[in-house]
Amino acid sequence: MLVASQRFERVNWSSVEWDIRQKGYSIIPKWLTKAECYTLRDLWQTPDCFCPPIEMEHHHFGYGQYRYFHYPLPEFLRQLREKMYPYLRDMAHHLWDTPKSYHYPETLDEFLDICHNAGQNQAGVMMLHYPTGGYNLWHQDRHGSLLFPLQIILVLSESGHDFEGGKLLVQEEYAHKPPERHIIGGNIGDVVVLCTASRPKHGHGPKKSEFYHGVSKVTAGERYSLSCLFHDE
Ligand SMILES: O=C(O)CCC(=O)C(=O)O
Ligand SMILES: [Fe+2]
Repeated sequence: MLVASQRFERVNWSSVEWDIRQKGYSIIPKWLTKAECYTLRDLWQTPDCFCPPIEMEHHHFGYGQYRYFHYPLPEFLRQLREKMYPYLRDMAHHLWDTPKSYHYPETLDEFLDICHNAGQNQAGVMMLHYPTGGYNLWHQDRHGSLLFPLQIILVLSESGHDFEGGKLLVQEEYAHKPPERHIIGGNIGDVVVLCTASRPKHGHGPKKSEFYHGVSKVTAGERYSLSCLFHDE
């Protein structure tokens, strides 16, 4: 499995940026083939790739299991993360209107070096498995002080075939307003790009909202997903 550059060139990045500006997330539909998703999903059976599993229930995060990959990442994921980064970096600078002096470095490796020097050494890439009844409570994937403001989620199971329910959800919180919730959903092969912790707001009112995501209960079957952060934790 290779992550050819054409795959990135085919994406309409300005429309992804537009979506994120409008609602905090964007879906790149069917970016991976089903076969690729099942190949990635099967990594779950290779415990050597992962750090010890985390039972979400034990931490009151939901119900299901997630496993951080350790370095070196499987080659496909290494390339995916490295090649996706420059697109998201440009987008982050536009969306958050970042002055040049605060720009993220040009390459992912440079940014990860900064994370590692700050003691954030855990690869920010994990796989999640929700059995029937599994769910993921509202959260933000920020555990250290350094964070990259956009993350991606790859849906690796087919809705309506492998599982029912299990919808990716987002919630935004503004000062003095009730939270707003949206159902993203997402199906096998889709890549969801979303704000990691805050969504930039333009125009009048607050300049940003707090942004959370979660997954509704899997009502039948099982669902796998892959979470790719661009900071290490
Ligand atoms: O399973 C999902 O779709 C979302 C999992 C998650 O929380 C993440 O990818 O950060
Ligand atoms: Fe998450």
